[in-house]
Amino acid sequence: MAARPIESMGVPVVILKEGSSRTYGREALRSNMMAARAVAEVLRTTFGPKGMDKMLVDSLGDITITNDGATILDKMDLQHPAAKLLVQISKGQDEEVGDGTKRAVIFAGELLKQAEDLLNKDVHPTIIIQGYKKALERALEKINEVAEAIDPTDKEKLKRIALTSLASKGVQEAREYFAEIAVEAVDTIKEKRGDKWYVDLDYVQIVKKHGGSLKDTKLVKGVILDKEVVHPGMPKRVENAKIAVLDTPLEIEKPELDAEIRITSPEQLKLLLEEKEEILRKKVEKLKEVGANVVITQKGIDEVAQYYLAKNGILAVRRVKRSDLEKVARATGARIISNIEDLTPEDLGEAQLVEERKVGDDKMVFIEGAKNPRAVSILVRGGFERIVDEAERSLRDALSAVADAVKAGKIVGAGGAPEVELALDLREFARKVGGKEQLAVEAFARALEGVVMALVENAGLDPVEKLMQLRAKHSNGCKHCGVDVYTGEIVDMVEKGNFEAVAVPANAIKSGTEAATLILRIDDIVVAGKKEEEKEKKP
Ligand SMILES: Nc1ncnc2c1ncn2[C@@H]1O[C@H](COP(=O)(O)OP(=O)(O)O)[C@@H](O)[C@H]1O
Ligand SMILES: [Mg+2]
Repeated sequence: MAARPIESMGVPVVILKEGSSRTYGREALRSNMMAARAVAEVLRTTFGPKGMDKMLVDSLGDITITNDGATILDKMDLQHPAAKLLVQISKGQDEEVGDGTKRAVIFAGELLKQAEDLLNKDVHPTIIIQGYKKALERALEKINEVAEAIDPTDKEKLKRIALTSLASKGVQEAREYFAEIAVEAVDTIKEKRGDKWYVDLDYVQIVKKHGGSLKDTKLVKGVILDKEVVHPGMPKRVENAKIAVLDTPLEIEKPELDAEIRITSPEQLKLLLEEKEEILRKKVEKLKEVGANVVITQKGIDEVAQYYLAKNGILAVRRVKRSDLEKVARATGARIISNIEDLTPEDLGEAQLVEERKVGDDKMVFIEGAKNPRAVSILVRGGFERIVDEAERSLRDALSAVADAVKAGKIVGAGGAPEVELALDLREFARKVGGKEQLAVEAFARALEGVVMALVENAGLDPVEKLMQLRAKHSNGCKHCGVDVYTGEIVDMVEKGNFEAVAVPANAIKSGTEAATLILRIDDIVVAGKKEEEKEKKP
């Protein structure tokens, strides 16, 4: 629609540039709602353990096969502003809880579908927004109430959570094994502060190398550096390693300015070279003196220094990424040193073993059996690159799910259990709300059930029948009853061991509602016209 001039006493006033477009009111709202629902529709068939995967081909022909919600939306490169909004919501969910991205988007889609019906019944968007907000508040209270506490150190329970997260992923043959790795990784890096547990997943490093099979994936209690030992004369394996971690080079830095040194005789050149050698020799001497047998630096090591290090039996790795350097420091208890003269034995890190190993066609340095392994690494292997990529995404979801459970110490059942329980409660709550907002609260309850129906549909079961059965069970007090998508039965999911951290559904419900209300609030879309140069660039 073209920019609509506003008339003032017969004189049209144009406030937008030529080429801009504007859509108002209900038309704008409907356009946004349609786009957002279309996005949710895309993810719907991939939802749950029986969901399908998507194959995405980018403009260069690169293929990604994935079941990960955030990845699908990211690769689809959507155009519509409201669709992009949903993509952002899914990213937010991914960053905050790491799992449940599809659930958040599908729920937003369901809320908008319900809102459409209400709009048709002449309920104003503001009333719908208010109703949804009240429902959300109530739902979040309720979900925390129904959640069961678990012991964050109970590895068996944590493994169940990892398995639930991995249920929908394309790594089924290695599912048990991946679940164990995720639990062990989180268990190793978790920290207790006061009476609360903290997990910082930045300290789980994931290194990918294709080749081998998924079962060759390995957890290392320490760090893996995707680098080689710098000099062939150095040892490839050092036990009881004492590690110096440096962010300074072992080379003579070139002068910053255009300084000039005039050399007039061969003796002078020899002197200069000898001096350089002497400086480097002294640095290596110092490293040796404090007892270092491994050197890891963020910067370079020149040939002379390499030679001296090798001569002293020191294993060295150069040009390590800053983030990896910090992981080495954290895992081995080392202090990062900027000035070798200041180095003391206390600054060195410790590990049982530092070793260069061949992985596929490459060499990597493994730092294992660290003193205080507060950082871990996972080396992901698999037949080919696409499998390794999807394995990484699956592992990240599982790690997040386990971390969420450790942090909050609370779980709910899988298979739609919390959604149905909340819907039941909200219907009762709606009556207290009254007025037209009551309709919105009821709509919220239906939207929650809509998510469950997607899960059931994908399993090839009858959604209406299953929903009726679920409602009946929950009315009779089975708070954690959900659909087992493998058998089609309705069972107590917590009892059966199919559960997830409460943060996953809770946050999905929260971000889904935020997305839907954000879209409902928009009644005007103004799209700026393309700049002249951009227009010309287009063929
Ligand atoms: N064994 C199971 N039976 C039924 N539902 C399950 C089972 N395991 C996981 N789920 C459900 O699958 C859904 C998550 O599916 P998933 O494809 O991972 O989407 P998301 O991106 O939202 O995490 C959740 O609703 C969860 O309860
Ligand atoms: Mg998931």
